[in-house]
Amino acid sequence: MKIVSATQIREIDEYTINHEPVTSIDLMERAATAFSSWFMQHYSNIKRIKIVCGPGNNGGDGLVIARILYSYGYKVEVYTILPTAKTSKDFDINLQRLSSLISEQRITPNSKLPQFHTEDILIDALFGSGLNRPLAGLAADIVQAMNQAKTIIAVDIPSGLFTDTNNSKEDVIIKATQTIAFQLPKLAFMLPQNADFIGDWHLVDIGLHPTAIAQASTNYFYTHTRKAITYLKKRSKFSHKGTNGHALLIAGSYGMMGAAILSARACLRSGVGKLTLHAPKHANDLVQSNIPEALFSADDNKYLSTTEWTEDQLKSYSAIGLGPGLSIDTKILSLIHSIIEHGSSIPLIIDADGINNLSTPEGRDLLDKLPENTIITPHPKEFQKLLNRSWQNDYEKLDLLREFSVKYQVIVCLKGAHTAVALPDGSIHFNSTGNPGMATGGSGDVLTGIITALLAQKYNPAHAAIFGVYLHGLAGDIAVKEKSIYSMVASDLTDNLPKAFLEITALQTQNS
Ligand SMILES: NC(=O)C1=CN([C@@H]2O[C@H](COP(=O)(O)OP(=O)(O)OC[C@H]3O[C@@H](n4cnc5c(N)ncnc54)[C@H](O)[C@@H]3O)[C@@H](O)[C@H]2O)[C@@H](O)CC1
Ligand SMILES: Nc1ncnc2c1ncn2[C@@H]1O[C@H](COP(=O)(O)OP(=O)(O)O)[C@@H](O)[C@H]1O
Ligand SMILES: [K+]
Repeated sequence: MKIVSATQIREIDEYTINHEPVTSIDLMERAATAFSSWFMQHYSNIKRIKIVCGPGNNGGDGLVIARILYSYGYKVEVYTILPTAKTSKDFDINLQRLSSLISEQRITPNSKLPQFHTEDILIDALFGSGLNRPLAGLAADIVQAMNQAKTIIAVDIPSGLFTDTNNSKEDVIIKATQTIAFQLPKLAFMLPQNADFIGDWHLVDIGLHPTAIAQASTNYFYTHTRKAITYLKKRSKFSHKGTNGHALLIAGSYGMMGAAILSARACLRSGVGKLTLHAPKHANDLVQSNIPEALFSADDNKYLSTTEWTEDQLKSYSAIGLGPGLSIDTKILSLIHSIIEHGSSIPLIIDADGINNLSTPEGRDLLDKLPENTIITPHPKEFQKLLNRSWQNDYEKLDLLREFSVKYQVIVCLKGAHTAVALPDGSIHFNSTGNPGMATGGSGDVLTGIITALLAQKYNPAHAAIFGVYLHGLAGDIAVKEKSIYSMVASDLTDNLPKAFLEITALQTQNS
């Protein structure tokens, strides 16, 4: 699913109006109806609501929502906030349509500000994607007053928040409990810095013209379920372990074998034909008893010491995963060097201490040599170290992410809520699955195992990264229903991979 800019949203709206064709007032009616259906499903037991409408089309939506909710028996109070006399045409028409049912409370710069209370349920239809400057004056005052309420449902986007550019820390913005956006997600929704404003967000379809969406060019995508399920490869009846790939996982060290085991178990649960775990020899019994399905390749030392791999040793592997539970030790750079040299055609994913080693001055010299489409999976701190710099805000972080991925022609999965997968072509794909229960030690190791398995099965690296991240989050979303965000541990993700695969295959069947 595309994530488009505020300008493109306007263009898509216009194209829909001209080519469907549908009048703009009817498109507004459709948008407000979609919002209201969602609202009535989720707030069926409350009766009194306050709707705050601005002067443009977001405000127009609010006026239609007021009319619809009134017709369903809600007690509706409507505030129209008019910083100037200028209003949009569709606002005017809908104010007229509402006037016989409800009288609005009009607030201009000379009016006394309304008071809102903690228990009020507010609908925020002040400004939408047409916002072109930070809120000030009356608009800012009203938002501050509205933020007293505990429950605010934003129409399309919280008022005061820009759709696709940075707000400064001082900007006054609605703190919504929920945001109901029209059809396409906004870039602002993907960024941690905006979490307090957006709350939980949901999309409602308003029938925008598919051609207009197809024609909009963008670097940003949202991996929604409909797309993600297309990535899962069908398995042939005649497949055997030889056709499903042989993964080599180089992971673990003295005191950190848990990471290796988590990664190996996830790899095996993600469809790999065979797995060899290369780890310190002391872990042999642990690995053999905990993961009987894995082959064990022993390293002579407590920490990784086998740094030289020959072409002959590597040639039987169809993917290599490297990093979980290693250590920051220059030997790891020699290892990466050796793999690049002798196994450059084998798909590679580098995580955790593998990335930390690339962040050293000598490691950075290796970045240029990473084979094209190597996958790295840093969390933000690891990414900062890798860049050797920080960022001012999340938009800058995305620019740095894209630059890095394009410059080194590698795939970067920047982990977190809505993990961003940056591809060498400059595109960034945000994930739709996952939850805060996954913010627990070892979740990242599980992801490495999953992606290694997909690479071994010859998923193209971009698909392995995007789909692996999706699958990992889906397993988390299934796990959380039973374990809660508080009690979840990384193994719960692996334990729920089978259900995640079942869910995806069922959806594939439904859609075929
Ligand atoms: N036909 C359409 O274009 C549709 C638009 N829809 C709604 O329309 C919204 C966009 O509407 P508009 O483009 O009218 O814009 P808004 O309603 O977001 O803003 C209204 C106007 O306020 C002014 N403004 C911007 N920033 C301001 C600020 N900081 N202080 C004071 N005034 C400011 C601008 O001149 C802007 O045109 C969407 O978010 C969505 O809710 C939906 O009804 C779907 C259909
Ligand atoms: N709030 C969250 N919402 C969704 N996913 C999350 C959240 N927090 C963490 N995750 C996911 O959990 C994983 C954590 O990985 P990482 O930080 O490397 O942990 P570790 O090193 O302990 O394994 C990542 O895949 C990340 O995307
Ligand atoms: K709004």
